[in-house]
Amino acid sequence: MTGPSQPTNQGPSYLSPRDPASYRAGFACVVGRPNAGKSTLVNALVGTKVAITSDRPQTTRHTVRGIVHREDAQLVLVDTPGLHRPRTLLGNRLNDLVMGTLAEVDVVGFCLPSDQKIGPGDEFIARTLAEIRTPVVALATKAHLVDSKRLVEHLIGIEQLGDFADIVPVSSLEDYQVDVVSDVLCSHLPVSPPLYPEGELTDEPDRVMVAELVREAALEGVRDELPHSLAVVVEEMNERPDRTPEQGPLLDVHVTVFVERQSQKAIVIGAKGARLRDVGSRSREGIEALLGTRVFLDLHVKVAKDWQRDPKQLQRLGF
Ligand SMILES: Nc1nc2c(ncn2[C@@H]2O[C@H](COP(=O)(O)OP(=O)(O)OP(=O)(O)O)[C@@H](O)[C@H]2O)c(=O)[nH]1
Repeated sequence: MTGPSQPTNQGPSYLSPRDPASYRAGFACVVGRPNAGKSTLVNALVGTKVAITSDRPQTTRHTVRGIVHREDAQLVLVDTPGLHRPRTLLGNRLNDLVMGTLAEVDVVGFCLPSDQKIGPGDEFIARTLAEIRTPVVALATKAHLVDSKRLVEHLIGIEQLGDFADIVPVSSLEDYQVDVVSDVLCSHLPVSPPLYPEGELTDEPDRVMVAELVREAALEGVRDELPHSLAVVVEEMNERPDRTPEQGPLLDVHVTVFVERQSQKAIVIGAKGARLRDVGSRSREGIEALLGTRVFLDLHVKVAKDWQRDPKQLQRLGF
């Protein structure tokens, strides 16, 4: 969580790769339709919780990097918001971001959930990936959720979908073939010294992680249309002054949850504010665990009308 946020190619030898002549390092990007298992896979590869997962689609709005440190390679994973067809201005911006990322990385992992039939969303992504020169490894995610007959059917479907460098079935939660995915992705990286110091797991700023934790809590158990209408901004994070040593440090965190309509505000807040209190206490626990300090969380819900379509609002919300 701490340390330099820029990759460094020089400086002290954080790592002592066994054989510099064969040590590989580079970037991989994980794409796939919403809910395809991208974040879960990144977490499994890195071995710690870096991206936020939830049962709701499109929870990953920001590019989150996880870094896999191996004896023979360093794999910097860029988790994307999910490549999907642009519907709103926000969608367009996300897709620009995704396309830029795809062209820059060394290898792309394309997640296709085994428990779902290959559909128009996957075909759209496959066509997009066919336009870039980056090698693409197809990943049949959530393989343990289906029987072998269905898995074979799925693998055949994937083969017909595009020209992939490899196809690997994987179950991130069940720890099936996660190491194979790591091997295959690393095999596409260039020979290079490590790009980041050892021990660095993500260079995502704390604020973004905090916002994602609040967003995850605010989305829990609410209607399907709400995810698209919800943005979280961390307004301020300050250590409270004048704390005695007995009291210990306390971090004041001020967060605004933006929704598009008054009716959505009511959903987030709940009857007599009960739901918001619950969201607050759950996200506070997550933030305390993330930052390793006690936290006072000040949570507000505001209506920013049609923020998804308004460029000024988008800029303000950090997109
Ligand atoms: N059993 C099982 N469930 C999985 C596996 N991978 C993902 N899931 C579940 O599938 C759901 C979606 O996974 P995510 O990793 O959040 O999917 P995502 O592609 O990052 O989703 P977005 O951020 O919405 O684009 C979550 O409820 C996960 O727990 C797996 O290997 N096995």
